[in-house]
Amino acid sequence: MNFMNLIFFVMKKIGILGFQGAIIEHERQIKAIGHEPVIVKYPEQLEEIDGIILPGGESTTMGKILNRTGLMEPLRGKIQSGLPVWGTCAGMILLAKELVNDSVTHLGVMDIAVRRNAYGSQIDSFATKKVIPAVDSKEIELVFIRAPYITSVKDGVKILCELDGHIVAAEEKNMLVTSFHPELTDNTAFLKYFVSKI
Ligand SMILES: NC(=O)CC[C@H](N)C(=O)O
Repeated sequence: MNFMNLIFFVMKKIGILGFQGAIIEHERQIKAIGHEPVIVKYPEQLEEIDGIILPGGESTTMGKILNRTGLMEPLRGKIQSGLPVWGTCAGMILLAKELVNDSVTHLGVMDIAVRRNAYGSQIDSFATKKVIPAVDSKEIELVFIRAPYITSVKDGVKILCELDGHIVAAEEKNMLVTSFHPELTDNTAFLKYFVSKI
């Protein structure tokens, strides 16, 4: 960190939805760039965070737990009133207003249509590299695990990355989504991009 960054560095409290999935991986990256992770399980915790990550995992399970714990409504309300949120993989599914191959939606706040398990069962995990200009000028490793992709977006959604004609990263106002898992690599560029929006 250079001197100017040190002067202007403000530590942020970054929540991670803490029920299931890639929680410790996000926690590790948040600490690595000098911010404070908060594992969120209760509605009151939404008051103390500057942004929240919805991790990869299993979206149906996370949706059920969000409902059972009473976190679904307050989390939706916070996001709708501007809380910065980044959904990775299952997190993208939780945020989508439409799931093209599922009748149930969850938070349903982002104007994207998403296909779950879009890469099928045979090649359901793979990694590739790509430059995402809005995020970093260098190549980023993209890790896909039983990943969804976005099949269509409405006005107001900015596409950040496409792979083989499918949308795998996008943003709309305070909401950012990725099909892939930057937290499973050593590259913190995507996390820094999210923090820059807080
Ligand atoms: N790595 C992931 O988050 C996979 C998402 C999972 N396939 C789901 O539908 O929830």
